[in-house]
Amino acid sequence: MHIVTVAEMRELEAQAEHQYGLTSPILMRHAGQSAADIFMAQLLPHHSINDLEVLFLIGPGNNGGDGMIMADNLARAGALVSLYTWKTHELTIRGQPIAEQQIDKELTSGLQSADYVIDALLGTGTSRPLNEDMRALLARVEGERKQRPDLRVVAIDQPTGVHTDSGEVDPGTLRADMTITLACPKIGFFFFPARDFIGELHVGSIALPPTLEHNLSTEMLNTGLCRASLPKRPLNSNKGTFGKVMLFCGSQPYPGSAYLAGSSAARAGAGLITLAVTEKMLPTYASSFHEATFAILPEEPKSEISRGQAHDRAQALTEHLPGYRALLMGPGLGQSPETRETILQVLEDLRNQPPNKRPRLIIDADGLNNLSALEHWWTLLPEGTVITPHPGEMGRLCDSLKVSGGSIDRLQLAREKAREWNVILVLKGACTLVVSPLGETRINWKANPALATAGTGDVLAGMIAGFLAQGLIPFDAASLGVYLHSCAAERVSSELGDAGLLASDLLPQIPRVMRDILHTSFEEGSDITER
Ligand SMILES: NC(=O)C1=CN([C@@H]2O[C@H](COP(=O)(O)OP(=O)(O)OC[C@H]3O[C@@H](n4cnc5c(N)ncnc54)[C@H](OP(=O)(O)O)[C@@H]3O)[C@@H](O)[C@H]2O)[C@@H](O)CC1
Ligand SMILES: Nc1ncnc2c1ncn2[C@@H]1O[C@H](COP(=O)(O)OP(=O)(O)O)[C@@H](O)[C@H]1O
Ligand SMILES: [K+]
Repeated sequence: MHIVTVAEMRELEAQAEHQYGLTSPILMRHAGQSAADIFMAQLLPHHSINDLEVLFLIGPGNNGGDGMIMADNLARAGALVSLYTWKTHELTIRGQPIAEQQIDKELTSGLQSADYVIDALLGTGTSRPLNEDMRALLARVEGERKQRPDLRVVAIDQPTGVHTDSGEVDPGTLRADMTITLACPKIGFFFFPARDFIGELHVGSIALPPTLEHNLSTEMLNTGLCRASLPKRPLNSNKGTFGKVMLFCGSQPYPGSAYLAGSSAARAGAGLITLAVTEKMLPTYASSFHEATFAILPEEPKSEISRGQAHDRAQALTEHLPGYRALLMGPGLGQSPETRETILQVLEDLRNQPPNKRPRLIIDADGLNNLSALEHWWTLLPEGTVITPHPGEMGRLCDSLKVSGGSIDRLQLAREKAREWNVILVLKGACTLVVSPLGETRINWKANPALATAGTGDVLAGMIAGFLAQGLIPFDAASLGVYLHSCAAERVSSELGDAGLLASDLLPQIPRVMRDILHTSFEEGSDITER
């Protein structure tokens, strides 16, 4: 499913008319019908469409037109529909126009008895800050919702006041419980503050032929997309079929990282996990991670950095690499000069191997922190490397730039840097971005504060390594890892709530979400996402 800017949406509409004769009224008829269908399918269990009170706020453009058609469909299905037309200040209740002098009073009582308010005031044609009287109207709805939290607000195409492209919001914007967006999700929804105003996101159809979307390069991560890249599990398989992962992760202060990343690579389906550790660290891992095998590295020197010793460590690691399809470097490694030197040596060894012989590389956490201290660090990476910075690490990689946790500027930065660094860049956070060097972009809708806890990044890095080992191309491995990681978190937080998730809670959920996406029915255009 593609994500669009306003300009791209307008171009799609123009091409629909030009190439297929799908005029605006035809598209709008589909839009209103589809919004009504989704609305009825999503009614709360204690609601029934018969006698449901629905108050529509109708704007002056096509967004209002969508609302009118949706209203007509709901009325025919049995709902008690009221329509308030903002520009002309007209009100009809169940098809009966209300006399001018009664409108204010009737609007108030309509609001008080409504089960749902439908925001069909403004959509992608919003061209300026909201008028004061539109803000006042939305504030009346908000005032009623404060009194009556069970009043639900559904936005058509987008909540009025959201800036469709930037994700900024007007101070008058009404937070939706659900947004039924039309044809494609809009780019601003994936950035803050807008993300907080969308509620559950549903995508309605306006019957655009899919071929019109072939020029779009930004996609939403969803079940359909990820199912297509999920590794196959043939009956006649063995552990070699699913690839070996080597992890150069963990150190004395941070032993958990290697365990979390290694376990998640295995949970993602990799055939064999090997941890490259020193003899001193071996008992720690051997006692907690029974399924892993180990590559023993020479101890880190206590005092001065020695290039020779770093070289020995790197050599001990790379000698083990033949036959491995993925190498994860970084989580928990620390930033000693000797570790940095070892990483550089390993990178040099990898660059010197033919691409089809070397493992796919993913670098996370301290792997990135070590690199960021070096000028032009990206020239040291082999082709096809995946990097997974959080905003702090991204800032360090960009010469101490301050990188936003959630606003739209991070998209532009991610695209610029994925191209400049020639990497598959996973910029983590709420609504994680996955960007290829060519600028192809996939964005995760799912935001979940339960994930904001130590070690969850190690799990993500391990999952991506696990998918690389199973032969996925790096862009797909990164995308699948990001999406399934957030699905696993959703499973945990549906039980525990928004706080208290342990990174290790994600591990047993990984196979379950893979099973779920294989078996859940999914139709393009009807993906339903939470929050
Ligand atoms: N076209 C199609 O084929 C399809 C379109 N679709 C639907 O149409 C929507 C886009 O429709 P749209 O372009 O008519 O824009 P829309 O958001 O309804 O508002 C424009 C009007 O609002 C006004 N206005 C602007 N800013 C304002 C403000 N701050 N405060 C007050 N007024 C303001 C502006 O007035 P003006 O600037 O001219 O004074 C103009 O009258 C889209 O979101 C989707 O729902 C779908 O059905 C699919 C098919
Ligand atoms: N609010 C949030 N919504 C969605 N995902 C989040 C949120 N906060 C953190 N995450 C995810 O949790 C992980 C945290 O990674 P990271 O910061 O590297 O943690 P660590 O290094 O402790 O393992 C990332 O995958 C990130 O996208
Ligand atoms: K709207």
